Amino acid sequence: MHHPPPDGMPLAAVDVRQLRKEFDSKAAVDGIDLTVPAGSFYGLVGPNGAGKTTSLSMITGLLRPDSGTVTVAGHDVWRDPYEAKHRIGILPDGLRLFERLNGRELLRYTGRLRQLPAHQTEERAEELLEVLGLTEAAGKMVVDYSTGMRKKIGLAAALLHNPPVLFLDEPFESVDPVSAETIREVLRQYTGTGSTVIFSSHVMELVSALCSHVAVMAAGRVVADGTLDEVRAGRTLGERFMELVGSPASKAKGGSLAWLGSSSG
Ligand SMILES: Nc1ncnc2c1ncn2[C@@H]1O[C@H](COP(=O)(O)OP(=O)(O)OP(=O)(O)O)[C@@H](O)[C@H]1O
Repeated sequence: MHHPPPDGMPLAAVDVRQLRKEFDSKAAVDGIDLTVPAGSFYGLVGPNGAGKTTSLSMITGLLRPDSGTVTVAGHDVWRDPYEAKHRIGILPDGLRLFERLNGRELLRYTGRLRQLPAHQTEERAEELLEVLGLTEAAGKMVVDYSTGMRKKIGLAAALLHNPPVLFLDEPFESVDPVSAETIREVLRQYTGTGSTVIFSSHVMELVSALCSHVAVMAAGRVVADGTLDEVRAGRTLGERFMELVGSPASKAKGGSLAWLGSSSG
């Protein structure tokens, strides 16, 4: 599942050292280190509030870290943002799109931002729309898209300039099973040529099925990382996840919420 990087690409697609961010004097990301090998399909998992989105925002140059360094394809994201961002595609969580453009116009606009030749944008946009099942909706304004369609047009925009590294925050959320399989297929093809995908998810089965590497975050720290098999340590990823971050169900058994469900009185 792990493919070698293309020529000229450093072995680490993403290298994160001692990355840290505080909000209101509390560490949301508490000095994390991550090495994402080029060509890997890398899953970032962790409970709500673990710091995944904050980390991805800093890694992709959207949120300034308090300290630490990030390099993408050998370029420092904060010192050399132009070179680094050129090599990054992003599908952020809660994606904000230009609502009054239609799907096709959004891709044209993205192509111009990415400085692609117009004919290349046209060709790639039509292919992406087709593969993602959006051709029919291409003339419809994005404001009228469903949540799943927004994810898909966001993915098309992120892939348009064929970046070596793609970041996806919850790419499968609200996506129907058929579209999810399509997205998986597109991403497999993409990593199959040595490109790298880093994505966050809450769905352990999905991460297990797709990822070559995984990092588990909890309370702003990386509590386990490595190949899927190293992190699983002989169990399912779901079992290992519960072990690493603690199951809230066991807390509920302790007596709190005792009133819940006893509606007979
Ligand atoms: N802009 C902000 N201002 C203040 N606190 C923030 C801000 N963004 C994130 N936080 C806090 O940082 C911590 C990490 O949040 P983050 O969104 O990175 O977690 P997450 O792992 O992505 O969670 P989820 O799985 O729920 O999306 C949380 O405690 C959150 O409340």
